This record gives sequence, C-alpha cells and structure tokens, in this order.
Amino acid sequence: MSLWDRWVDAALSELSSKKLLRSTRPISLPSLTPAANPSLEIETFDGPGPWDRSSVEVQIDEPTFREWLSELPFDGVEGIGEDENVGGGKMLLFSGNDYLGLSSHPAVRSAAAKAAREVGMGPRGSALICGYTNYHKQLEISLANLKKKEDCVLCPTGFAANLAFMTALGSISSLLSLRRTPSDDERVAIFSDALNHASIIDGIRLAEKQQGTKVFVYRHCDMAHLDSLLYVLPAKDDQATDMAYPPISQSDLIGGEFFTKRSSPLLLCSLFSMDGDFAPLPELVALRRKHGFLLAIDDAHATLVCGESGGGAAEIYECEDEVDICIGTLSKAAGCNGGFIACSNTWKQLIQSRGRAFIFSTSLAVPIAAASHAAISVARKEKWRRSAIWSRVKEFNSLTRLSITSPIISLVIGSEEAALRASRHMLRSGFHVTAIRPPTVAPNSCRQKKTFT
Ligand SMILES: Cc1ncc(COP(=O)(O)O)c(C=O)c1O
Repeated sequence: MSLWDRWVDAALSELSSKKLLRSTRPISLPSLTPAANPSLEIETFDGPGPWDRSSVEVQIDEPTFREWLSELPFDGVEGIGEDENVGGGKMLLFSGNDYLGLSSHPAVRSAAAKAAREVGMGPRGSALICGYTNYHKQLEISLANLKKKEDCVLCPTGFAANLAFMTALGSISSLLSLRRTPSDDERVAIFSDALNHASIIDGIRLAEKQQGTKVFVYRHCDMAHLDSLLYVLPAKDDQATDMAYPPISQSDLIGGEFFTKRSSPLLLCSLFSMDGDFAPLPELVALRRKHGFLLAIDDAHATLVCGESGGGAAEIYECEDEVDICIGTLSKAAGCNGGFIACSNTWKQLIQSRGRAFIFSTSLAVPIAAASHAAISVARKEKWRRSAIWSRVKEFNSLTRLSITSPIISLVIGSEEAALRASRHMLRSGFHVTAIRPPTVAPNSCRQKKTFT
C-alpha cells in the first residue's frame, strides 16, 4: 500500500467519523439500451460510411460569414464589397475535437435516441441525490476498464472532473490536520506543467484556497527542472528513501510529515491541447519511481485516440499501472459530453465526498451516458478509425516536412493580427479554422490550431 493510499484511507476514516462519507446508489431505469444492457448489440463497421461526413461538414449562413470576415483583418486584396457574394455555405471543420468522428456514428445516435425514447433525460438531480442510474454505472465500468483502473467517477464535463479531483486532493491535509489550518510542512506539494489546461490551473487555484497545498510549476515538459524542484523539498524521512514507501504512523498524519518529496502529486496533460505535443511519460514514470509522487494525468485528447485499444497516452508507453489517476472528457474523441476520473475505489469515495464540482452538479443526462457508452464500445472495436487518424499525421509530415506528433497541429504564427489574417484566408477557402490568441496562448505565440478528425 502506498503512502498516498494510506493518506486517502485516513482521510476517509476521518470523513466517516464525521459522518461525511458519501456514495452513489443507482436508480434502476428500464434497460432497453446497450448502455444499460451490455448484451444488446452495438453496430460497428469495417470502414467509413456516409455518416462520417456529417461530423466534419458544417453550414454557415452568409450573414454570419460576412460578419465573421468583417471582424478579421485583411491586407487589401481581400476586401468585401457590399454586393459581393462572400460564400458561406458548407465548410470543412478543422477545429473540432471529434477525432474519430463518433458524434455522428449510427450506434451513438441510436443509443442516444433509444435512451431518450425510453426514459427521457433521466432523473434531474446530482449523482448523490437522484441523478445516478444504471446507465451511469455502466458507463463508469466501461471507462474504468478502458483505463485499467478499479473504478471511475463521472462529472458533468472534463473541466469539472479536474476541479472535483483537485478539491478532493486539497481536502486531504485539512482533514488530516484535524481542523487546524495545516502548517507549511503539512501541506501537499503539487507539481504542475507550465502549459497545463485551464481546468487544471483553476483546480489548483481552488485547492490552494483550501490552504492545504503549495504549488510548484515546472517549465513545459522540462524533466530536469521538475527533478530539481522535487529535490528542493525537505525530505524529512531521508533514511527511508530506499524503501518502496515509508511506514505511516499517526504522527506522520498529524504531526508534520506531509511536506516531504513523497507527498507530492504531479498533474499534467498527457497530450497538450495547444501545442499538440505529448508529455514525456517514460521519463515521468522514472521520476515517479525515484520520488514516489502520485501521478495524475489529464488524458482528454489522448483517450480513444492513442494506444491499440484507445486506452490513451499511458497505453502507448505501457505504463497504465504507473498512472494513479486518469482524468478525461467524453466531449472529444467520444463525440459526446461529460468528464470522468478513473481511479481506485478509495479515491472514488474521497472524490464523491469532497469533490465539489461532482457533488453540487446535476449528473449527465441519460441519453448522453448511453451514447458515451456506445461510443467507447465502437472506438474499441473500430480500430481502423485510430489507424486512419495516425496515417493522416504521417501523411501530413511527409507532405509538409514538418514533424507533428499528434492529430493536433499547432502552427505558431506570432502576432494576433497575423493569426487572424491566416484564419481569414482559411475561412474564405472553405476551412473552419479559428485563430488561437490571448488569453488562451501568450500574445506573441498566436497560432492556427488544426485538428485531424
Ligand atoms: C486538456 C483538457 N482538459 C480538459 C478539458 C475540458 O473538457 P470539457 O470540454 O469536457 O470540459 C479540455 C478541453 O476542453 C482539455 O483540452
């Protein structure tokens, strides 16, 4: 049992003694959809069908298109005259995150439609009150299997999943310092990549407000910097550093052993949404073995896209066992909506009892849970979808001689004006690509972000 497992156990005992431990009890709805009845077939195909077009083809009407163009700078050549037909109409989406095109898959549509017909949206309430059903449970099981974890917690969005995890994490030291504000050396040291997604950053800010954490930001993907930051933490248990994990005693929990290099969680995106680069997971795993931190990844862009069975970035590097917590979203390659945290049973209990973004939010509508479950099954079976997207990455590299490593292509252009001008050119050529600019990225690194879907 790791030190973190012991702390989570101790936090759960504390919650239990205060009668603050919460758990979900599913409401049983008629199980006529594949999400609730796994024996029902999910339709899959050996190659793309006409439905795949509808996930990338969108329609923009002319007034909207005209207004949009008028907000973008042009260099004289491209002025729009009052009477000029600017186009609009059909455009190809190069800006979405529906990497496998599952939002329009027949099995996903049918699961959502059947669930809506049978049960409507499902009980509207938070999961702890009445919003958790057999459909949600089924989805949690399939996500836990996909991520090779004991269990899973569903949240309304991926953003909420990061907030819920972080507040649960931030509650540990306050719970274990027994109502006192945790002293400096009782706080949990959180390590975060400089280019982490806004939801991780906001989650960390919330955790900081709970006064039980201290944050260290390391330079983007810079493992030497991370290693050096992990070393500057006071290691009070130096004689124990060769042990797999030092034994924990009551005085460890209460009396100031928190802020050691073993007590730090590390949070990062596995695939960074703005740069399209992967976190160096093998190096992180080596550092985890050296320092013993809790490794939590946000696998939002890699889930269903990476790995033989779509298990995400950790599956590529065969290090799923070394990832303690895997957070993700159902709004990208699953083509649906919602967030999740794949974790151990005990972490699930803690998140359900302390993760405010989980506790105080209405749970996913049942048709979304049913559709997401169908999307995961399809993505696991239709492996050709993953192969197709990775061959597009290879093709792009050989055509452009650029070396992108994922379906997210980030072309850094520089100034905001230049990025907007490039967007205008793409829009007029029929490609829906928007400029990414501050506050999403730094002022001088505005870019065109394109995604292969
Ligand atoms: C890395 C990352 N994490 C979390 C999220 C949030 O997911 P959701 O859209 O489901 O809230 C996103 C994108 O939206 C993301 O890119």
